[in-house]
Amino acid sequence: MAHLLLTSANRVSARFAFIFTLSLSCTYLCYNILFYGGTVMTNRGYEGKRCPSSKNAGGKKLLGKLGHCASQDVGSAAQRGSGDLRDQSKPPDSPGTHWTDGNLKNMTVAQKYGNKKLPNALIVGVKKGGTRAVLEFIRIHPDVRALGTEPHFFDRNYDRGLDWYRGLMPRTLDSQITLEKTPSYFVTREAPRRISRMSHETKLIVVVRNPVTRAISDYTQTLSKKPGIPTFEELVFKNRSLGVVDTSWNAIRIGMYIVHLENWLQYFRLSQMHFVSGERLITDPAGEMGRVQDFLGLKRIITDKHFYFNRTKGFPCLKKPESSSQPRCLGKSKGRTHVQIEQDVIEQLQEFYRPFNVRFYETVGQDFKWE
Ligand SMILES: Nc1ncnc2c1ncn2[C@@H]1O[C@H](COP(=O)(O)OS(=O)(=O)O)[C@@H](OP(=O)(O)O)[C@H]1O
Repeated sequence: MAHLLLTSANRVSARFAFIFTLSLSCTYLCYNILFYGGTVMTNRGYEGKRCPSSKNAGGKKLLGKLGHCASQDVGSAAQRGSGDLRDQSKPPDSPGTHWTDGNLKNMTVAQKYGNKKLPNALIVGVKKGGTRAVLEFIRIHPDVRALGTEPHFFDRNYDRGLDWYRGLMPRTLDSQITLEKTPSYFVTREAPRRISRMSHETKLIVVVRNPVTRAISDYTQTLSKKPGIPTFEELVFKNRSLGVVDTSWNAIRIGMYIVHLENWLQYFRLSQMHFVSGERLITDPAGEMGRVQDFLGLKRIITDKHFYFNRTKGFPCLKKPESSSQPRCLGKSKGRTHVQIEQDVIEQLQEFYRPFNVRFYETVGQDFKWE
C-alpha cells in the first residue's frame, strides 16, 4: 500500500516537473521571439555598422575622423559624402544629398544588399589637380559608390592588407562601381605595382592641371597649415641666380607628370588610364564628367543640368536637388586664393616644365595647353 502511494506521488511530481519545464521553455521561446526577433531579422542591415577587427584605420585624413570604430566612421563618411561639401549638417543619405530617385534607391538597396568590394576604379592623382571635385561629381551617378575619405592604402597603409582595405569600402551592388581617391598614389613608386597586383583591370583616373598653378596651390595649402615656412621663391630654386629648380621639393616634383606616368606605364596600358583636365573641369564640368562616365563604362547621367556656376565661390557647384534647400559647393580648402608669386619666377617655372609637359602630351595623346 505504502509502495503504491509512493509510486503515485512520484508520478505526480514527475508530471509537475514536465509541465513546469515545458512552460519555462515556452516562456523563453516567446521572450526570444518578442525581444530578439527584430535584431535577428535586421542583422543584414546592421552589418555595415559593425566594427571590423582592425582597430585603427590609419591614414592621416582617415585618422582624423576615427572614433573607436574605424570602419563605421569610414563607411559612414563614404555614404555621407566628403567632409569637403558645405552641407555637412545633412544626415547621411538623406534625400537632399542625392539626385535622382534611381540614385537614392540604388544607394539604399546597396547598403542593404550590397557587398564590400575592392575598388574597380581609382582616382590616383594628382594632388591639387581637382580630385575632390571629380569624386564628388561622379558619385552622384547611381551606379557609383565611393569612399569619401582618402584611405592611402597603396602608399601608407599597404601592410594592413587587402581585407582591411576592402573593409573600408561602401557596400556595392554587382552592377555598381566601387571608387576611391588618394592623390598621392600618382607619385608613389610602389603604387602601380601594388595596384596591378590587386587587379590588372583597375581603371585609373588622373586629374592633371598646369604644373605651375598646381605647385602654387600646393604651397598655398602648406602655408595655411604652417605659416612660418620660407617663401615659394626661396623654396623653388636650388640656385636662384643660375635658375636651377629644386626638383627634390615635392611641390615641384609632383608636376613632372611624365616622370611618374612612365612608372605607371610599366604596369598598366594607357587605355586603362583616363586624364581629366583640371582646367576644363572648372570651365566645362559636364563635358569632363561626360568623358569620365564614358571611360568608366557608365551611362551619361551626369550632365550640365547638374551644375551651375557659383559666382561667390568662383567655381562650378552641384545644383540643388529638388528635395533639398541647399546647393552643394566644395569646401573652403578647394578654390583658395593663391599666394602672389613673382612673375619672373612663374615664367622660369613654365620654362622648366615645358619639356616635361611636351613629353606628357605626346605620351597621352592630348594637348592640355598649359603653355
Ligand atoms: N568645382 C570646384 N570647386 C572647387 N575647387 C575645384 C572645383 N573644380 C576644380 N577645383 C580645383 O580643385 C583644387 C583642389 O584639388 P584637389 O581636390 O585635388 O586637392 S587635394 O589634393 O585633394 O587636396 C582646387 O585648387 P585651388 O584652387 O588651388 O584651391 C580647385 O582649383
